Amino acid sequence: MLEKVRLFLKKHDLLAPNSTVVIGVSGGPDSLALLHIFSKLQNEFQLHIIAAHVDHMFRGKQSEEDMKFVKHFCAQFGIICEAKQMDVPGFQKRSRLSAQAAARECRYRFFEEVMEKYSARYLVLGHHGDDQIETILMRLVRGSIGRGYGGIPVKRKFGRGYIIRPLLSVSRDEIEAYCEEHQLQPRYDPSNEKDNYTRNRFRRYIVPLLKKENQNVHERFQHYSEMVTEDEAFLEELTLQALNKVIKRQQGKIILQIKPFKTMPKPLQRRGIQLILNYLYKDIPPDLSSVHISSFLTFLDRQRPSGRLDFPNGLKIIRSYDICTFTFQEEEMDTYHLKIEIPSVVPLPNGYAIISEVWEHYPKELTGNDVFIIDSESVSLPLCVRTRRAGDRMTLKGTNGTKKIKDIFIDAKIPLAEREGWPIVEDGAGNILWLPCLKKSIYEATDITKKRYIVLHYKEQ
Ligand SMILES: Nc1ncnc2c1ncn2[C@@H]1O[C@H](COP(=O)(O)OP(=O)(O)OP(=O)(O)O)[C@@H](O)[C@H]1O
Repeated sequence: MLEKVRLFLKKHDLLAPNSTVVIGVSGGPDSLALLHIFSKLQNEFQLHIIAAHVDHMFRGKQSEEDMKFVKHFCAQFGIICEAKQMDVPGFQKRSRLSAQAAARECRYRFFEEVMEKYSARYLVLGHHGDDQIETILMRLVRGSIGRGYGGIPVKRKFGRGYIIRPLLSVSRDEIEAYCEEHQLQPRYDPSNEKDNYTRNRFRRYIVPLLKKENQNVHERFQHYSEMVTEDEAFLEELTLQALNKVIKRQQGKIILQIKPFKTMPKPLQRRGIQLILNYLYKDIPPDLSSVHISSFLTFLDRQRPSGRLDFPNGLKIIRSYDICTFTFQEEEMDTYHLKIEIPSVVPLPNGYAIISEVWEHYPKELTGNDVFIIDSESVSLPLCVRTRRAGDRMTLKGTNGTKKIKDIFIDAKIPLAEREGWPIVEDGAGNILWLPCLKKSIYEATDITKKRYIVLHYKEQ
């Protein structure tokens, strides 16, 4: 096994010689074998080894014993051991994370501290080949995205350096055998069995079937993982080049142009969405999966020019015509400025439309706040419909003075969220003619003897 790990380290160039490494040692068989192997490779790679252990304080005396055991084990091999008791139950209550996630967060924080303290470039963890099989299968079954299908990475950036996992090259059985051969007598954490029901089901029922087909199936999965990871890195690079031409990044949000985005090949579209999500989410929510990416792509194919998708943790995707905005901000609404051809139907992002018509006589049968009549001789064209701007005012029908649009909204008790997207109809000279369903201006036709009128309707589509 030592030889396999040595070859794996070299093949992937995991470790620069002469480095300081922090090894996460729980006291279980994997990390104990890991530490033992590294102590053997210490001279060859000229390593400075630090062991790091966290007592998550979930199991009282028992986990304290684990800590003592790890300290003692390290002392036997002359290895520095940094151990810490962390109040994970308390942190779990405050953070409302699952026990596993809370433990993980505390543990990784401590690992980072130890790396800082010793200026270590590597954190070495004991994930092995069977962990890899289980992870990939679980992600296939549950659904994942991009690199996720590649399972556990051999090397990834972490803190001031990297996390590396040299035991991905070997199986659980090989580790157990190694422990026996070297009389390592690891500690077993019974909560591992309880905590992770799904993983345990894969471990107990699925992996043994695969091992019957091929005893070294972990090597096949590892090979698959490395291929997926390489392919993904390449495709991500291509995606980034294409994506940069169709998005604009703003603080905490991304604006995407739909038409050019849709000319990108589908595999790049899917990965493009992933990159956008990686950029926006600090931590990718665990419930985000390929289902969300597919639903986004379907959303872009819909006929309706506007709409909204809600993603986990409050991310909103708002579509308005050829623009899609990804944002966490609640007040975000689509602004627009659209020319009204006459006659025409102008669909609006709120699901309504402005419909313009020409009448050869005064339409006295049309009354109400959802219709506006214009004398075509006295209006300056073109007309447009747009969202509000700061300082907008209009002269109301039946009054002389102007009134702020903002005050009209307030008086009518229009909710803030609706004000941003409320349509405002304006003429070519910049006069506000009409706030559909709310107020009309003095520019509505009063002379009923003219030969030609423009009639605007505001209707749900
Ligand atoms: N209490 C601990 N103290 C120090 N290192 C630990 C501890 N628990 C786990 N590790 C390190 O993490 C490796 C993986 O452990 P385990 O499989 O329990 O973690 P996981 O939750 O599956 O994975 P992850 O660490 O990615 O969350 C271990 O082999 C060991 O290197």
